Amino acid sequence: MKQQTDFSSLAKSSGEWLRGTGPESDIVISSRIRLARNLADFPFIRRCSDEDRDSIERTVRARMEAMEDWKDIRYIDIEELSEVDRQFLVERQLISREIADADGSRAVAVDPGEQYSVMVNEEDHLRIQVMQSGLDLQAAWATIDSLDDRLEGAILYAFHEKYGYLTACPTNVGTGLRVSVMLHLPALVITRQIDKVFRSMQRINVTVRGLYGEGSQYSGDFYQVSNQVTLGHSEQALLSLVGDEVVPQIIQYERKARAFLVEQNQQDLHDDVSRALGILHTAKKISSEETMHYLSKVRMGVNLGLIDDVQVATINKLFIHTQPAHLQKLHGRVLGSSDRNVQRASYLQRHLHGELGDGELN
Ligand SMILES: Nc1ncnc2c1ncn2[C@@H]1O[C@H](COP(=O)(O)OP(=O)(O)OP(=O)(O)O)[C@@H](O)[C@H]1O
Repeated sequence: MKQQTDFSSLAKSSGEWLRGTGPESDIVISSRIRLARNLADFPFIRRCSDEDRDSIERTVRARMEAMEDWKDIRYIDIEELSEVDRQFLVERQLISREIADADGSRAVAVDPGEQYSVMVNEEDHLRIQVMQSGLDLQAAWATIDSLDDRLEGAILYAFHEKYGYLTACPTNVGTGLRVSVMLHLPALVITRQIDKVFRSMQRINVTVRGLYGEGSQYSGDFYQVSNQVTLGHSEQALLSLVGDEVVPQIIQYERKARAFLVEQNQQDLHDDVSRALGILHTAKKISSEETMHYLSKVRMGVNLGLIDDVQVATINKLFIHTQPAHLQKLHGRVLGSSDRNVQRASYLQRHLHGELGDGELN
């Protein structure tokens, strides 16, 4: 069995994307930009031999480590990690499910604030991502653009004069850019308007995905919206499509739905969020799905001023620390599902108790 890796400095925090600050942070959890890049001297991943993958990984690592400002970056060999550790990095959105489950040489470089990570040997040789709390795509763009320039100074990218950056999947050719914004939309779910809103998105080339990206379930009322294609569009056009057109409109719909719920049903709503907090505060066993469901209600209750004394940052932290791998890392040992449900309930109680004291639901 593989040894557990020491991620204690990460396990105690929530990372940049769950900081709970930044513009529109009552609805927008985080902004993310990712760039797909490939090394000019190697075939795309699907055509790579094991030796090619090893060689890409070694080359990238050596070039990164030689970079001036790379000192604080943690370079993690994913192949060496236990299953719990890989799942832990997936839960923190630092690596994808695909790279966690893949075979062969693969790695991720992460900065201490977890604002950016660079996956090596995912679908493309490099997947660079930057996260920013709240709706702030321009800040995320400034960071990733500078990081990309620095990497391009050290690594020869596959680039075509006419088509732009060459990528494994044709939908990424051009800028290699995906702009995605993670939204918390409980009121649109409660008022059953969410499907209608998202159907209208499909007509304008915007994709809607669940909390863990492509193929993942919608969970805890979290949805991420992102651009579907990039070829033929500039970086600024894509940032503007998602950040200036689509997301502000969804925010407006969610705000209207929240206002409607408060106006029409204040008592029912107050009852619903207070019960959710009550369950989280007192349950003796609880699954992660139930936890997400109730935390989502509490998060909305806090943002609507129906619950005092709980900080959004605490709720964000609970969202991530109650995920299966986080619970196991915080515990320092592997736990089965039933044990996790007990430990999760106890973790929630300790942390909400710290915030609330006894019986301070208002
Ligand atoms: N704004 C965001 N904040 C936090 N995490 C995000 C955000 N947007 C996307 N993610 C996470 O990043 C991971 C990767 O996202 P996703 O699978 O949608 O696509 P991708 O890796 O960018 O691209 P592709 O589908 O082209 O391979 C997922 O776990 C997803 O939840």
